[in-house]
This record gives sequence, C-alpha cells and structure tokens, in this order.
Amino acid sequence: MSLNCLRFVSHSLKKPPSFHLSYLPSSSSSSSSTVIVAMSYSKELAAAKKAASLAARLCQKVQKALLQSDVQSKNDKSPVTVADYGSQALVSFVLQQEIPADFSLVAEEDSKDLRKDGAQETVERITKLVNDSITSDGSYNVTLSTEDVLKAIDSGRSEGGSQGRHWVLDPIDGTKGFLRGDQYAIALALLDGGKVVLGVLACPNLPLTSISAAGQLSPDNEVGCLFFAEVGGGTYMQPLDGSSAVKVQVTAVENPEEASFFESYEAAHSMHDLSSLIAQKLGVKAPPVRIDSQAKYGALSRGDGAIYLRFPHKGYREKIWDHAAGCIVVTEAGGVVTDAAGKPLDFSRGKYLDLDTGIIVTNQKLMPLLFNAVRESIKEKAASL
Ligand SMILES: Nc1ncnc2c1ncn2[C@@H]1O[C@H](COP(=O)(O)O)[C@@H](O)[C@H]1OP(=O)(O)O
Ligand SMILES: [Mg+2]
Repeated sequence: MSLNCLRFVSHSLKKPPSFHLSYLPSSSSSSSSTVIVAMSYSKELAAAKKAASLAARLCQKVQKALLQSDVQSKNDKSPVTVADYGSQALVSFVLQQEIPADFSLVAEEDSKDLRKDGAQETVERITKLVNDSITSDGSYNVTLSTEDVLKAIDSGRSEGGSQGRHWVLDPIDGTKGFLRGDQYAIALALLDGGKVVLGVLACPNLPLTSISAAGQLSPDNEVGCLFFAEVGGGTYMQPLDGSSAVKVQVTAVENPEEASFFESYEAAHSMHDLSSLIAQKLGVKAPPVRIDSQAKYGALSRGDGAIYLRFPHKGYREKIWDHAAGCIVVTEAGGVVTDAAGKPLDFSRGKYLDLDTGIIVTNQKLMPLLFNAVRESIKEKAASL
C-alpha cells in the first residue's frame, strides 16, 4: 500500500475534498466494522502534471520548427513521429523518477519501428530532444543514451486492466491537428483498480480564455492550458507556463437551443452527418465547433461548449488513452461521459474500450435530452441506409 494512503475507521464520514474513499474489509478478522480507506493521489498528480508539462514543451518546440519549415517538409510526417516518441519517452522517464514503485504504463507507442535499419538518425533526434527537455527542467542530473530512450518508450507496453495501478498515456493526441498547426494534447491518466483516479490534459494550443463558437482564435489570445483532475477533488485549469490554477465547471446550460457542440475536426474520426442530425433534433442552433484531440474535453470542462459528440465509423475500436484523462477532467467538472447506450466508459478491460457505437458528453441536465436524440438519430440513420 502506498505511503499516501490514509487509513481510518468511521461510520459517518463525509467525503473530504481531494480524497477518494473506498471500502475494505476490516483488517481485524473478528470485527465486522467497515474500514474506509481515503486515497490521496496528490503525489501522483504532481508527477503527472510535471511529466505532461515537460512533454508539452518538447512538442511545442517541434511544432514551432515544423510550422516555420518550408512546404515540402510540412508534408513530411517525421516531426510528429519525433515529438510523439519524444513525449512518450519523457513522460515515462519523469514518472519513473517520481513514482518508481510498481511502475506500469499503457501507452500508444513502442520502439519497434525505431529499432529498424535506417531509424538511427531519428532515434538520435528523439534522444537529443528528450535530453534537452531534461536539462532545461533542471531537476534531474542525467543524460539518457539512445538505448535508455528506447527502453523508456517500451516501458509503455503494459496492458492495463482491473488490478493495480496503471498510467495511461497518449503522448500526442490529435496528430493530424499537430501537423496542421492546430489543437493537440498530451493526455495522461492513472487507473487504480480499473477506475480513472486522476487525469492531466496539456493542450499547448488551446486559448486560456473560452474558444468562440466559430472555434476561431484571436491573434492576441494567449494559448497553452493544463487541465487536471483527481477523483473527488474537482477539475482545475492553469496556464502551461505554471501560474496559479482555477477551478472549472461544465456549463449550466439547460436549453439545447443555447448549447453548442464539439466534434472531431477530421470527418474520418467521427460521423459529422450523425452529429448534425442529433443537433437538429435537439434544436441546437450554433454550428459545430470542430477541434482535434482531447482538447475538446478540456474546453467542455470549463464550459466553452455544452456537448461533445463522437461517433467513429464502423469497425473502429476506441483506445483507453484517447479518453481516460478527458473523461475524468469532464466528470470532475460536473459533466457526464457515456457511450451511446448511456453506459459509463469502462477503462478496466485493457487497452480498448468496449462500447456501444459512440461517446457522448454533456452536463447532467442536458444528458437525458441528448441521450434520446442520440437513440432516435442512430435509428433514423440506420433505417435510411
Ligand atoms: N478512423 C478513426 N476513427 C476514430 N478515431 C480515430 C480514427 N483514426 C484515428 N483516430 C483517433 O482519433 C483521435 C483523434 O480524434 P479527434 O479527431 O477527435 O481529435 C486520435 O487518438 C486518433 O488516433 P491516433 O492517435 O492513432 O491517430
Ligand atoms: Mg490519440
């Protein structure tokens, strides 16, 4: 049991902020009293924030160079490859330094392609980026070799599951957005016993103030948000540069006519025609706000929009790293995240989410209306095929 796990016995305990309560059988076999274990994940949360912020800085550096480069190299996918692996290596390194015990990481990348002939130069670029990030932070007096970096990437090979603790990482969520110069996120969560207990979303290009319904950024708008949430502790947002955090809440909008909705920028990732039908049924007036990555969950958690609709095309299987951090960021801000059948997302079954058709997100008041509109629209769409 971790050091930051507090144990006490109570019959009328109120849930304290930032603590997650779970019930265990009493350690005394003769007693029938209930022992309540209050878990604080503050050390893990601090490590996750540090890891995601450093990875965001690494990604920003690569994206800046990419956007300044000529047209030909903009068509080249290698910058995102380098940033993706670099981000995973860095997050893995920081987490292992900060929380070494029982380390387990479920992450999107592995080093297979990097160990192939011809990849040496890429591995060296990644290693340099990671070492530059470690040096600029100043807390770790080490220089990683290329093999250290490959090993750090490969430590993300865990399968997750319902037992124990597992970090869950998408090192760059929204690679298409990253290449376009738009939104992307570094998404990191912790599972404990199959439940998401903390989540951090670093969104380097998300404005600090609400994004407009048109999704347009004003040129003087400062960007770079870090959202973080711990079970029972609410959701907070702070600038990625580290200044103080503010508590955020999903919108209180109850009238769908006043709601706006988020969906994927990429039509290949979510059926825009289905979300348009749902919005029409609900009476939503605003046009969809299309942005890449789990930045959608972050924006929703602070009330920029009221609804997030995600309906991948047939056959696509959702991965846990694409939703774990976003899900807790929204639920701790008062929102609800379910699949299209109204069931909560189950992160305990390994790398994949086993869900019905799609993911819908909104506040508690709007969910019943949204759920009905989703069911009707899915039926209508199926009947028209
Ligand atoms: N065909 C697909 N349908 C749905 N999601 C997809 C598909 N292909 C990739 N994705 C994933 O969607 C996420 C981005 O969603 P959005 O467009 O809403 O930002 C990424 O994690 C991306 O995975 P990957 O990270 O492997 O590219
Ligand atoms: Mg992703």
